[in-house]
Amino acid sequence: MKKSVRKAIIAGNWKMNKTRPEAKELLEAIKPLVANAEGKVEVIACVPFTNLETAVNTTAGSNIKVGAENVHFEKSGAFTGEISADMLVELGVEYVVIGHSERRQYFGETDETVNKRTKAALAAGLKPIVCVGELLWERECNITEEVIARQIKLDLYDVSAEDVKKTVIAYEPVWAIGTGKTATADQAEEVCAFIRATLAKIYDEATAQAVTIQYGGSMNAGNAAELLSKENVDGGLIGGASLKAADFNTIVQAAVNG
Ligand SMILES: O=C[C@H](O)COP(=O)(O)O
Repeated sequence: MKKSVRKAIIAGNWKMNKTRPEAKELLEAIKPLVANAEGKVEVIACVPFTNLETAVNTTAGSNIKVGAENVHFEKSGAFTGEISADMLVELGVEYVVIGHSERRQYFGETDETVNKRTKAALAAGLKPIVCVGELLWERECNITEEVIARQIKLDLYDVSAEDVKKTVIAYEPVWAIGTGKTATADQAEEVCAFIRATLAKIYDEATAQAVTIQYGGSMNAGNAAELLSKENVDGGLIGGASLKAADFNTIVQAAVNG
């Protein structure tokens, strides 16, 4: 049993998957399975923009919270194709994934825009899930800690201690995302502990201890329990395995029992 007092957070990141009827069906299947996690583990479904309203309605009255997969940093204006934080709040969305490596890799997301989106989300009352992680060659060059420290410092620039406690950090080694190559539990723990130490340097130890740090990258029903048993791994951001109710529930139950 872990000593940590932080409540685990298990979030599915559906990415660009599921139509509205499919989203409803998946959430209806997940709801009864994870009901026992209430009060023990925060369960979140981060879904495409088109599914947000369906997700909010389908999960109403349950212990599943809804998150978006991105948010723009301006309040409104000529930003074709973008969605503001106020628009998400108005729908009943509570969380938002920011700076996922797929946004960084395919859509030009930078630490500067991650920082702006994070601050805009917090200002609107959303809880950001800020993603950081090293590329394979950065790990091979032994600069993982430098990469992660830089991302944490830049992504959280000018975010207050009070606000960072509402922020979830997701450590997602890019080489482990969707590849089936999971970081070992020791590798995940090492970097999550490093993130907490970095937060302690920027803020203070008590603040760092209050921040939830997730692991993401091929977390699945078979490896979740070991990953989640680590002291500084407070939850998971799950891609592929979050699209199957039984697998997602196995991960949630691993957190409940951790
Ligand atoms: O946001 C989730 C991560 O990108 C992990 O995705 P994955 O579980 O499919 O590897």
